[in-house]
Amino acid sequence: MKIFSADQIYQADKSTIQKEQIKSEELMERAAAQLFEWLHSRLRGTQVNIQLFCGIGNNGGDGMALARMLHEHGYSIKVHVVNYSDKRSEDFLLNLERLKDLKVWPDFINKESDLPEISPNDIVVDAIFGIGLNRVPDDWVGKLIGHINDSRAFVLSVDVPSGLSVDRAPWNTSYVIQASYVLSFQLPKLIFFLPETGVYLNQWEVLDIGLNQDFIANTEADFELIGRPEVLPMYRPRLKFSHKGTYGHSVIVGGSYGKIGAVQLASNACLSVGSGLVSAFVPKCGYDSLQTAVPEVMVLTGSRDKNISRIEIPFEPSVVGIGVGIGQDDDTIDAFSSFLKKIKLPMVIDADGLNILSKNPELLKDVPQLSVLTPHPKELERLIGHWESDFEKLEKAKEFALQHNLVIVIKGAHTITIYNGKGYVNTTGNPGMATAGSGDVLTGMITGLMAQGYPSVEAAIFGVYLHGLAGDVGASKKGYEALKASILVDSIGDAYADLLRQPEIEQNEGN
Ligand SMILES: NC(=O)C1=CN([C@@H]2O[C@H](COP(=O)(O)OP(=O)(O)OC[C@H]3O[C@@H](n4cnc5c(N)ncnc54)[C@H](O)[C@@H]3O)[C@@H](O)[C@H]2O)[C@@H](O)CC1
Ligand SMILES: [K+]
Repeated sequence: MKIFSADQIYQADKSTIQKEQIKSEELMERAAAQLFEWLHSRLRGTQVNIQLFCGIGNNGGDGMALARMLHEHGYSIKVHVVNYSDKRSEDFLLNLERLKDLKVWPDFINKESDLPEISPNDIVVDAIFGIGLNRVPDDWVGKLIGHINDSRAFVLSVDVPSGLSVDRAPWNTSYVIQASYVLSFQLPKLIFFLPETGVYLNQWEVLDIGLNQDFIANTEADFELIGRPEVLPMYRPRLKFSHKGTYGHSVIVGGSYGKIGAVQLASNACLSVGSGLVSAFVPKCGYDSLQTAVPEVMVLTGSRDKNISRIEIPFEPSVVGIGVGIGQDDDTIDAFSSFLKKIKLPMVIDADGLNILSKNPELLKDVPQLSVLTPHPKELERLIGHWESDFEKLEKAKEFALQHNLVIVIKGAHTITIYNGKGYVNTTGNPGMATAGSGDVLTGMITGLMAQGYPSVEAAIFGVYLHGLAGDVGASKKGYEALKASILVDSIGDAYADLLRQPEIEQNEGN
């Protein structure tokens, strides 16, 4: 699903109004009807106090129209107009009048007003600001927002939590609504997925308000949300008349004394994702444990016992994944840099492989184009420098990826894969995956997918999705806390099965 900027959403809005020859108030009516249906289908007439806080723009207009519909269906409502400006939008005014026609009289909150009482049992509808927010809310509006947050009521935000801008970090973090649920129009917003702004909402859902599909299809978005529909077409089925050579020979290079487990996890994941053959290149101390732990993996060793000092692979690998547990000894750095000079195929670089690059930026020119870098935020910062906000982080990462023609996988709650000026936001995974070795598994998976012929960017997007799905499958059996990286590896098969399961309708048709 595409993720649009605020400008693009306004354009979609405009193009729908033009192409379908409808009025903007009709679009608002559609939006409000969807909001109403959502609430009504859950409340089914339950008598609970619904307090609607409406701004004076179109977000407030949505709230006003929703209030009318709730009132018409017998719900007990209280409508507050948060009167932060005298520039009221036309559609807001129209819906205010429609509400008054039903003899519902909102109270107007301004700078001087007392804060309304909100019980924890109330439902709050937050329609104060939408995507039009373009500066910090006034202090009194910020205080009202804080008051709503303190109420412990269920807060349903219309489109976005009020106080969040769609395209930048919040001006004042205490002037943002903490939404229990966000009902967002047509397309999800990038802020739902960034660590800095995603913390302001618990759950979100998109409501289809029928914005023009041609416009959406023909407009290039900077970000895309990656779910099952995006990932399924990337899947490369295994062929009947194939052999292990068809699916590539991966090599995982890494490990040092006490960190051989990283290579074990990565190479096991690489095999489990479907690489035909997997070899591991480790220091001598890793030989016995690797051969025992993962018998399917072939093991090559360097000349040293405790760290890698020279990397020599006696065959032409399909792909190399390098860096997990490798350490940063001087001779390891030398080995890494001379290996970079030899290798021409795109590779996967993780962990200390990335740290070595950060400390020796002159090596970047030797990294094969279309290689996949998988940094967590700290490793990314070392690589691209400090950022002030998540938005700046993404811009810098895009620039860096473009400059070196690389794929960058920014790991996090919603891992974002950056390539060629675009960001692909992952939707699978859970907090249980914040555990030792989880990243090593991802490195192995992306390497194994590239070995099978997935192009780098698809290997990254698909691998990140499948890795998260393996985490979700694993957590459904073990819970978050007990989810270990080895369980992620063991869950890769179930994750594939989950991804490839037939939709229920098709299954029934076959019966
Ligand atoms: N674009 C769409 O597809 C649709 C949008 N709709 C609604 O329209 C919303 C956008 O409406 P608006 O553009 O009117 O904007 P908002 O309702 O988000 O904001 C109201 C206005 O207040 C002003 N403003 C911004 N920051 C302020 C601040 N800190 N203090 C005081 N005033 C401030 C701006 O001029 C802004 O236009 C969406 O979020 C959505 O809820 C819906 O009606 C349905 C269709
Ligand atoms: K809102």
